[in-house]
Amino acid sequence: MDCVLFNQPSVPRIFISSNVHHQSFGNSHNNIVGIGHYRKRLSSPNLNTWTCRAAETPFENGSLFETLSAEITPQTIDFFVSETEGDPDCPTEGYSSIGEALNALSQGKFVIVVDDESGEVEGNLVMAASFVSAEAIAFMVRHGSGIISVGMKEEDLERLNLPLMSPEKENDSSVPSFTITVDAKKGTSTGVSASDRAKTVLALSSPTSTPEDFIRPGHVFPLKYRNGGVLRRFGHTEASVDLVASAGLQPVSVLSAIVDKNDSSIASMHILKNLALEHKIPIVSITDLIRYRRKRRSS
Ligand SMILES: O=C(CO)[C@H](O)[C@H](O)COP(=O)(O)O
Repeated sequence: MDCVLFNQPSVPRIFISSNVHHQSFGNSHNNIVGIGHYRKRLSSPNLNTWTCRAAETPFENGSLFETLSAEITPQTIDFFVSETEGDPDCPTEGYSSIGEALNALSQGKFVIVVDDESGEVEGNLVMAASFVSAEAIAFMVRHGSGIISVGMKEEDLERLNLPLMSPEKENDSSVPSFTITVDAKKGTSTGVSASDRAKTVLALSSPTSTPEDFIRPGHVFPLKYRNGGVLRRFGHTEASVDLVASAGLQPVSVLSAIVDKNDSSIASMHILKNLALEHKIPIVSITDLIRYRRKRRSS
């Protein structure tokens, strides 16, 4: 069966697809009412929607979703990560601790961030944007999709006058929020070389940059971080900015999806772990980061 019954008092009778990613769900008023999973959009445009479904028989009002009488509390905005899983600072087996990742990031090194082992895994190479170099971009291009993204907070995107590419999708958490693309104006040539892209990433990370410092369109893809980070959205964008900020650095990340060298498909867990081992890169899971952040928020 592709569904499980989410037996939670505030979210009655909602089925959630398995083999999927953690996510919270909202009612028709856009309030977050429950926690569950979603299938990541990948192979089909039809997957660009939540796979949270109501019971097979419609509710009395004929709606797909029942009207919820439960009180919406700030608690429900969080993803469900069991507190019975032990010490939130202890990594899931096979992963590095969040502490190790923060240590690497604060030294200008890479970490690999993995979204979910049970679903369609995607691992991203992540670094603090303020530490990027031409060598680091070359490494990301060698092992990644070739697309270099920069996770940025809303206030920085506004300061740099970088609007979303598809503003109509802003509230759709199942898709990343790309802004228009950019190249740094100063010191770049075509914008696509590793050295040009490093200059662009550095300019995006600088708190003193202004809109005039960039050419639009370009070869670097800023991504808008959703406020609340991984406690709000289970994405590499949010995880990368949360990690960099937790390392005490300017909250701007650089990230790229890791792919299989043979066919450029998304890298399997096996490939991600080998890459981590070969290059001594900490590999962390977003679920562990959620537990880490939740522990610190409540203490
Ligand atoms: O490829 C990527 C960056 O180049 C990222 O994996 C992706 O765009 C970020 O997506 P999300 O926040 O939805 O995990």
